[in-house]
Amino acid sequence: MDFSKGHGTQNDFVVLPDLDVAIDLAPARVTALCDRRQGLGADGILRVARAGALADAGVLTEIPTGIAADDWFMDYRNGDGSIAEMCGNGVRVFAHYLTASGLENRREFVVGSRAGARPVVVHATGATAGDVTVGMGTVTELGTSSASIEGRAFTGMGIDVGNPHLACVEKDLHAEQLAALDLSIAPAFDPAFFPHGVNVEFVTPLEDGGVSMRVYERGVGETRSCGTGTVAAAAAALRHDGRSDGTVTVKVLGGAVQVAIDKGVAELRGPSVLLAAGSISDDWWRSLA
Ligand SMILES: N[C@@H](CCC[C@H](N)C(=O)O)C(=O)O
Repeated sequence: MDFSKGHGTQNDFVVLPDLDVAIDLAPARVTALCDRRQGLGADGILRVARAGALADAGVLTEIPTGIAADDWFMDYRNGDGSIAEMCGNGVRVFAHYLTASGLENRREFVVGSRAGARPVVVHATGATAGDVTVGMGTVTELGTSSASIEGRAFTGMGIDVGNPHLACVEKDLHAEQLAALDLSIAPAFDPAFFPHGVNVEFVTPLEDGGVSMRVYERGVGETRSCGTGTVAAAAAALRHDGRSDGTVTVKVLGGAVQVAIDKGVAELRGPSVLLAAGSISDDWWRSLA
């Protein structure tokens, strides 16, 4: 079973090309593969296939609106084996992988996700380094909710960018306080507001066109970046500043990305790195069944 390993601002993924959709991604296998001691180690898995092939194999019950059967589809799994609708860093790595591997010759094409079509522009696609812009679609504001860490409450804006986020921008949260937050355990949130769980971002106020962010991801834990989370963070920071549109540099533990929001529609531009390729032992994979 071939794999590549990549990351987008250190949000890392095992990429599994599976054009025939022959790989069984049962949750126990995903968790083992993503485990950093037992497996290859990653925040999530990106299965590479066409939308029609995934539907024919029963992985997708239906192809989401706006995606054609022969469009590429990012079948994303969180490290705990759960399925998420979207992954912004994942789409960049996915598009970079497709173009760097020669599976795709175009520089502008659609990547399907469970949240819908995500158009990409691949600005650069080296064997190792890539640079990709992703059309992230509509940013839907859900209202105010809160999260807490060690009894400290943070008020934030619920935001849907295909998957759910709570982006907490605090007036007095500066880089040092952000760095000191303990995200080794999951922040508490309101399950009535987020019945399917939530990704929680802690965000400094907008300053000189930029914010800093840390994130606790649903289905993973703290990660060094979350692309959809950076869009939610940018939207919440702009609102906190009395605006709805603008371009924001979002600094995360693993680097920085650019988010542009115009009339409620977002674009995300950032790097991708493909650092390894190889094969997974069939015996090991079978032993996980
Ligand atoms: N890291 C991703 C988001 C992955 C999905 C998320 N954990 C969820 O369950 O919604 C990103 O870059 O957007």
